[in-house]
Amino acid sequence: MEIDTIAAISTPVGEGAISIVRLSGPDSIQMANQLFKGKHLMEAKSHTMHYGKIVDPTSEEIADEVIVSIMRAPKTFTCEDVVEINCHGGLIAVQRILEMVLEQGARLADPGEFTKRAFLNGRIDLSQAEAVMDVIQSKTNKAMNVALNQLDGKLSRLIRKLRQELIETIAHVEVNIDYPEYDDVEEMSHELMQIKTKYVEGEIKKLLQVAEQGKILREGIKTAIIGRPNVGKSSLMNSLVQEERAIVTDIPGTTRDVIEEYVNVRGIPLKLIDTAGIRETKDIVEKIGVERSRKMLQEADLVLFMLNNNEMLTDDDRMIFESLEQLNYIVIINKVDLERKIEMEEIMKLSKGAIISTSLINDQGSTELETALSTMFFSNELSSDEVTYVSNIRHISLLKQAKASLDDAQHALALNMPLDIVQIDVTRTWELLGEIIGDTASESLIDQLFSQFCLGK
Ligand SMILES: Nc1nc2c(c(=O)[nH]1)N(C=O)[C@@H](CNc1ccc(C(=O)N[C@@H](CCC(=O)O)C(=O)O)cc1)CN2
Ligand SMILES: Nc1nc2c(ncn2[C@@H]2O[C@H](COP(=O)(O)OP(=O)(O)OP(=O)(O)O)[C@@H](O)[C@H]2O)c(=O)[nH]1
Ligand SMILES: [K+]
Ligand SMILES: [Mg+2]
Repeated sequence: MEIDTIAAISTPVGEGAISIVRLSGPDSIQMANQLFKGKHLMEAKSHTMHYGKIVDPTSEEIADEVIVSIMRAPKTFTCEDVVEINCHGGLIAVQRILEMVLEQGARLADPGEFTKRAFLNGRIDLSQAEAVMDVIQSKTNKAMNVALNQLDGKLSRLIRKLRQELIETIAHVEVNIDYPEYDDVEEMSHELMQIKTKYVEGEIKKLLQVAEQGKILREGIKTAIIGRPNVGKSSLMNSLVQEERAIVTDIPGTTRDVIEEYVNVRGIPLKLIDTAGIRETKDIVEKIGVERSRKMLQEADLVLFMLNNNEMLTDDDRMIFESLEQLNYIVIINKVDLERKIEMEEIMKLSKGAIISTSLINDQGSTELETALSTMFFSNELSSDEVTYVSNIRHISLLKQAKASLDDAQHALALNMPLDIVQIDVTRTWELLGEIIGDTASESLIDQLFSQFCLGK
């Protein structure tokens, strides 16, 4: 297959100091050389940078003053010849240079195509390629660490090890089938399969257990702010996101619909959800809002249940306490600047969660709330250095399937089924694990995965 030369703008579109047009493929150096006034690039050593100008070869007009990086195959991002033209930031220069490169015969890269080439040329496997995207999309330091670990091949190494364990048992069974006269091999195979499938299943279970944590790192902890109308839920939302995101008025029932916003509280990613105040109402629109609030309450990873210090507890409040029974929650007593009317003793009895006092109009209590949040999150936290996290939905789904097929294998072993039958499940597990790192992934899957990348990556 003929490999062509691709090009794209690899920096975000907009005003900035520098923008980069990246080329990869066998003709990239020659194409850049056609446009470059400066040192002759064909002779340039690998991994060198050159100052000069990009000049339109027909009009001889100067497009920009640039620095060009030359990186020769195979030790490059794509394992192909790579050229990076560092031009001035802004829209015009970089667009014009890209057009000139395309006129030289380069093809505009598909989204993710540079990374895809790194994968197809064997520099990284599929889970590492996916990690490249995770690095770009990481919103917190923690998520970034997880992605960097995966980029470094941590998950891949573990998956390879597990596949190796499985292949050993498969090999044993093969010997068995080919040389049925060796009875002892048969016995060994049976025992070995039991041991190995159990071991691999245990490892997969561990990965799945921490996967939930990984999902939280990526998507944020779904945190619903719940409470009766007018207690100050939207005020809390605005205080945490530090902008006037939700409408705040002194009219009960102001928030009618669910409002979502991402925030980062001391490194913990929260997906904050402001909801309509929960109360019995005849207003049709508000009623729908209240129903949504109840739904959000059930779906949340964490509930911030807000009460008004200046009012006595109501049956609505007590009902909310009941529905919190199975959930993680923090109780927030707001408006402590006003006279205390709420029954604190009763709250202490009702609440299993932390209780925080705030006065949002005076900016009071947010530090305590942040502390409570981080205590909660880090108390059952696993450090990303020791544990291999899986945060990718595709990987989680494959791990679950792999676990199910190991269950089948063990079931068959328990029933003393013939080993060549058990082997079908073991082989299937081996294939499923292979899909994570791309060893047994189909071409259409690979195309689909890379197409989710951003342009120029
Ligand atoms: N200018 C620039 N900066 C960049 C990138 C880039 O492509 N260009 N990257 C794009 O994501 C990231 C760096 N990632 C990279 C990963 C691998 C290789 C690479 O050349 N690997 C070779 C050689 C390694 C070596 O010299 O030891 C290899 O693994 O064989 C380059 C960049 C972030 N910064
Ligand atoms: N005194 C006092 N007033 C507050 C405090 N926090 C919020 N308020 C006021 O309480 C009123 C209601 O605040 P919101 O944030 O709209 O309350 P909400 O719970 O979102 O109300 P709904 O969306 O209607 O359910 C507004 O007038 C706020 O300014 C506080 O700590 N002390
Ligand atoms: K209100
Ligand atoms: Mg509101």
